[in-house]
Amino acid sequence: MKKDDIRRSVKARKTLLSDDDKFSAAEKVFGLLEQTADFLLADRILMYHSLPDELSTHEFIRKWCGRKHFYLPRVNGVNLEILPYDESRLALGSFHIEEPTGNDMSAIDDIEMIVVPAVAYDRSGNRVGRGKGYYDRLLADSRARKVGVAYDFQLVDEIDSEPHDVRVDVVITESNHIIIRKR
Ligand SMILES: Nc1nc2c(c(=O)[nH]1)N(C=O)[C@@H](CNc1ccc(C(=O)N[C@@H](CCC(=O)O)C(=O)O)cc1)CN2
Ligand SMILES: Nc1ncnc2c1ncn2[C@@H]1O[C@H](COP(=O)(O)OP(=O)(O)OP(=O)(O)O)[C@@H](O)[C@H]1O
Repeated sequence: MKKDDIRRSVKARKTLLSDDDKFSAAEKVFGLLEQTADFLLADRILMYHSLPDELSTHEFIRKWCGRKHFYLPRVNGVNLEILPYDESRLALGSFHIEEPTGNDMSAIDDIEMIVVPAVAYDRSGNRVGRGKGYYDRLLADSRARKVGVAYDFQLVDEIDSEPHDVRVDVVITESNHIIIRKR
């Protein structure tokens, strides 16, 4: 399936979600994630701070932020910077995403696990993002365990991947836990 067709159909499907659907899906997905060895063994974890149209990470971050070192991405031009998560120091950045403020950027090498947002995944770990290449560039430089999280309907048949696309190691949805590459 072509990336733009996937972006269109996933966007349409998302409009059908109620607040209850969204809440219970996030609870299920992150309930699975928090039982994985990947998560339990990782301390420094790059999360994303979800937008309203994404699987919500807010409750999960709040639940675990006292026990894990969470990080968030910050857009800087064509690249993403990585800064520690601190609820009291977030500010609205590019694309209306709440991002960390300050200057204590971390190196991608310090991150043990990346929870990756996407528009869609397939069962081989291929990923469609928002089409700007931010995560492709970030993931290319990282040896961290890469875990894609999404709603069930964001798991699609087959994505036409391109050479620059970086696959994730695991995909988790409400009713799927797909291990593409063993740790
Ligand atoms: N929560 C979250 N944080 C993230 C990402 C993400 O996908 N989700 N990113 C992942 O790369 C990076 C930011 N990249 C983004 C790229 C495009 C859009 C976006 O909203 N695009 C609109 C078009 C709007 C516009 O061009 O202004 C769209 O998709 O409709 C958002 C984030 C880093 N932080
Ligand atoms: N490693 C890279 N280095 C330079 N440019 C890249 C790299 N990866 C992707 N790009 C460029 O980014 C653009 C968007 O790529 P693509 O449509 O695959 O994005 P995406 O995976 O949907 O987005 P994202 O990674 O932001 O979620 C393409 O023009 C591509 O050439």
